[in-house]
Amino acid sequence: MGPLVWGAVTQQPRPYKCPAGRLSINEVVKGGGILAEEKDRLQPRTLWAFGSAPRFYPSSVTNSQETEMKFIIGIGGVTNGGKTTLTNKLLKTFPNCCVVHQDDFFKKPDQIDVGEDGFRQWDVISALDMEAMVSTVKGWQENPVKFARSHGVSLSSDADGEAVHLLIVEGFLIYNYKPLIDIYDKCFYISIPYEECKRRRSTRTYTVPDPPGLFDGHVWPMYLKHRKEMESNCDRIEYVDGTTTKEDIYNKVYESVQNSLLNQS
Ligand SMILES: Nc1ncnc2c1ncn2[C@@H]1O[C@H](COP(=O)(O)OP(=O)(O)OP(=O)(O)O)[C@@H](O)[C@H]1O
Ligand SMILES: NC(=O)c1ccc[n+]([C@@H]2O[C@H](CO)[C@@H](O)[C@H]2O)c1
Repeated sequence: MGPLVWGAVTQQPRPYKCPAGRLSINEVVKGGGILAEEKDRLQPRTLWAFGSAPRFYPSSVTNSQETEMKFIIGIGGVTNGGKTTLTNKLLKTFPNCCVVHQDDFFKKPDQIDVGEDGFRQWDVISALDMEAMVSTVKGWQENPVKFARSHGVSLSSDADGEAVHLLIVEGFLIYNYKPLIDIYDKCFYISIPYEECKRRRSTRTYTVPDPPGLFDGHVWPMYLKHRKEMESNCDRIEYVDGTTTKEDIYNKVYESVQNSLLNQS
C-alpha cells in the first residue's frame, strides 16, 4: 500500500490516498493534506498552522467499506482552446487515469451532412457517434481496472484495492448530449476569444482540412450556439480562461480536482 495523505481538517475528515512521488509536500498542503511520512517529521506547531485543531485519519480506515472510488472529469471547451494540452498534462500527473476523447468518435467524412451553406457539418452532435462514446464511458464505469489495462494505462500497485480511478472526458461538445451531462464529478470549460481561436485554428490540420470560410461560416457560429445551450443545461461548469499560460491552466484545474478528491474520499 502506498503512503497515505493525512488531511488537516477544517470541515469533515476526508483524506485522499495517493501514490508516492506524485505530489510534493507543498502541493499536498495546498490541496488540504500532508503525506503521512512528512507528518511525522513536522513539528506539532506546523501541523496546527494548516487548519484549526487538525485530526488525522488514514484513508485505509475511512475507506474500509468502500474499496474503490471513481471520479469523472469533463474537459470541454471551444475548438483549439487547449483541451488536449491540458488533458495530456493531467494524464501525466494522476495515476490510474484514463481518457475518452470525443474527437475519436467523429463519423467518417462521407457520413457528415453537407448543410445549405455548402459546408460539411462537423461541429454538430450528429457528426459524432455519441452512442459509441457513451458505451465507452460506461465500459470504464463498469470496470476501470479492465478499461485501463486494455488502454495501456499503468495502474498504481494497489489499484485493485482502494485506489482512486479517474476518467477524463475531453471534447468540444461534451456538455451538449443529455446522456453524458450527469456523469461528471467536475466540469471544466476552456474558452478563448474569437480572434485567438481563429488564429490557432488556422495553424491546425484535421484529418479533413478546413475549407476556406469554414471557421466563420460554421465553426464559430456553432460554438456560440452550443455554448448557449450548454449554459442553460448545466450549472456546475468551472470556466477556464484559455488565454492564460498552459502552466496556469493546468495548476488551476489540478488544484480544483485535488480539492474535490480530498472532499469526496
Ligand atoms: N494556454 C495556451 N496558450 C497558448 N497556446 C495554447 C495554450 N493551450 C494550448 N495552446 C495551443 O493551442 C493549440 C490547440 O491546443 P489543443 O490541441 O490542446 O486544443 P483543443 O482544445 O484540444 O483543440 P481541438 O478540440 O480543436 O482538437 C495548440 O497549438 C496548442 O499548443
Ligand atoms: N477529427 C476529425 O476527424 C475532424 C475533421 C474535421 C473537423 N474537425 C474539427 O474538430 C473540431 C473538434 O475538435 C471541430 O471544430 C471540427 O470542425 C475534426
